[in-house]
This record gives sequence, C-alpha cells and structure tokens, in this order.
Amino acid sequence: MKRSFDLTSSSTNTVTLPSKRQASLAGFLKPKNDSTIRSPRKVKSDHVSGIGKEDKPIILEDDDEDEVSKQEQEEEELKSISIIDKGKAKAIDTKSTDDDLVEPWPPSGIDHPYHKPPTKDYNHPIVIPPINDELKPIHFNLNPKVIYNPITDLDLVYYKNFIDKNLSSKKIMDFLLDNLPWYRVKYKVRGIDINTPRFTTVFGKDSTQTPWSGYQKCKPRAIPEILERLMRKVEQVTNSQFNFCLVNYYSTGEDSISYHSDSESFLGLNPTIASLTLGYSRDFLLRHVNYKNHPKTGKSVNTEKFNLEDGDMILMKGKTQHEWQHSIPKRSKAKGRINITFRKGIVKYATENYYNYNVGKGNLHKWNREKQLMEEVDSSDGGVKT
Ligand SMILES: O=C(O)CCC(=O)C(=O)O
Ligand SMILES: [Fe+2]
Repeated sequence: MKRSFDLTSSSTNTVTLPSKRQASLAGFLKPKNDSTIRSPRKVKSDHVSGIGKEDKPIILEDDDEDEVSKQEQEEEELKSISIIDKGKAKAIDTKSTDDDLVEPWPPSGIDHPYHKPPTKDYNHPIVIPPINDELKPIHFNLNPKVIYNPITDLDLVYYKNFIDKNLSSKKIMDFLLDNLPWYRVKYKVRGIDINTPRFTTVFGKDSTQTPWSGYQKCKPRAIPEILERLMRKVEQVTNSQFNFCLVNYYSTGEDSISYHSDSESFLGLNPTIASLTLGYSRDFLLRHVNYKNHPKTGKSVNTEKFNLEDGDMILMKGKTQHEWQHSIPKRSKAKGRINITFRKGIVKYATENYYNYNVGKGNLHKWNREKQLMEEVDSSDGGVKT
C-alpha cells in the first residue's frame, strides 16, 4: 500500500483518521476532481491492529443454480467463499531447469521497460549481488485455487507452495534478508506519528515514462535480479504485468499491517496485486468494506482468513481492493516472515508514494545473520530526500 495507518496501539479507543487515500497521498497526489475521496472516518483501533472477529472461511462446492433461489444463493455466498475452479495440480520447474524463467515474457508488443536486467547497483544504497548458482533454478509449483464471490466481489487466486518450500523458499528468504536494504519507516499524518510496525523496502518505478522532477526526491531503485526473476514468473503465471516490488519483513509476531486496501488511484481501477510469503506463516484477513451491512443484501459479511505459509502466493484482483480490506494481525508466537508484493503503478505518483512510505528518509537497516536481527547501519542512504 500506501502505508496508510499503522497504529501500534492496542487500545480500543476510537480515533479519527484521515481516509486511506488522503493519508497515503498526502503531499503529492492532487485530490481535485476525485469524487471518490472520502472524508475522515472513525475507526476503532482494535480493528486497525487486526484484533477482531476471525471467522473460518467455509469452502463450498458449487451449488446447482437451478435448485437454489437467487436469495438463498446470495445468502450462501455471503456466508462463504466459493471455489469455482480448483485448478489442476501441476508442478513446474521441479527438475533442474529454470527455462520457464527466461522464456520470452511478456509477449512482444507489450511495453515494459523493466523487463531488462537492472542496471548495476542502480540507485541501491548498498550493493545487492546478482544471484549465485545455488539459488538457480527456482522451483515453482502451480496449483491455483480461484476464489470468487460475485456478490461481495472477493476475487482471489491462491497458489499454495508456489515457491517450492523444500527446494527454493529458504534460499530466497536468506538471500533477501542478507542483501536488501531495510527500513523502519516513520511518518506523520495530520499530527499523528506513525511508526510502521514492520521492515519495508521497495524497488521499481512507473512505466509511463513521463519525465518528472519528483523522481529526484526518491531515486527509484532497479528491481534486483532475484526479485525480477520472481516477478517475471508471476507475470507469466498470472498473465499480468508489474513494475513495482514492495517487500515487507515481519521480524516477530508484534510486526503487522493493519486493515487497508491497496486501491490507490495510481494503481488504476481493479488492480491485480500478487503477494508472496516466505518463512513463518501468518494469518491474512480480508474484511469487506461494508462488513456490517452489505449494500446488496443488508446482511453482514464474514471476515475471511487464510493462513499464508512459506512459499504461498495469493493474487488479489478484480474489485477486491475496492470492496475489501486486508491485514496481517499481530500474533504472539510468530517468527520472521518476508512478504513480497508485485504491483503496477500506472502514473508517476506511484513512485513517490511507494518510496515515501516504504523507504522513507533513512534509518537503513541490514540483517545481522549472526545475531539474527536487524541492525541500523550508517550509510549515505539513497532514499527519499525531502
Ligand atoms: O504481508 C502481507 O501478506 C500483506 C502486505 C500488504 O498488504 C501490503 O504490503 O500492502
Ligand atoms: Fe496490502
């Protein structure tokens, strides 16, 4: 996201916050003519920190539509998520080849300037090495489950063990931990100090090729080879295109991301976002924006929960970002987890927003493998300058 609100407080006091979009775009996105911008909303901070109703999703097989009245069907769909296509279990790259990673993609004719090896050290504040032979090939598994609800507009594809957890995920996680620059971003929104409760970093820039002096402030960073390879694979599998890669590291169960939607205008209508998990599993909650009273039915909508495990990928698409919010709530026993998201910014504001809220103005951290913790390091950081 945007880094809308990361309230670390666990109190249940009601606080008034600016809307997600107002917060996320503060300072650089002109809101004029945007009738979708909402006024400040009241939220309960226990919701923001993800503590709340966490119903188990009920997985239903398809109903015979003729047998069920429309009303019953709608009620059923509200109570559950429906897997309408289980996909076919299919393993790929399980042999000793990574041919899939280098086959031409995207198909010719699609303009995608970031499908090139990144220029060496391109604006990285530290040297990110190319991947060594140990990391190659990356082993993937394909077993997609389509999760689609036409009433609530939940629209997901869930790939269990997409990055093979026995063969590849640990090596990739170690490489990313060891070699990426990490940030603990702080920012202020309308007088409220926000301490992002996780480590973040971001690569990429929008593909509009619009010259914009704003880029001077944030120095977009080339997508490192390992992430570029993953991104290409995800694009190929999902038939999507991306130009940004945001990475989160949740060091303990205290690290989290509060309920939010990645529905920023700079991602366009109905953005497709791919989200990958490496390391310790975490609950991923999805809550409808009108969960108390769905406008189509007047009924409540259950929260959905997925336990995202090492190697899993979840694709959020369609109206999901507009109709649903998602979160990774705090979990007392959790250990280190990396989350990688691939997104496509369609206008220049994306670049500024992502760097502001995921790199910020400094406080570069590096992983200390011996001590198994993040350490703040001294560096002439190439992050956001203003
Ligand atoms: O860690 C995750 O799975 C979710 C991250 C997320 O929602 C985000 O970065 O916008
Ligand atoms: Fe998100």
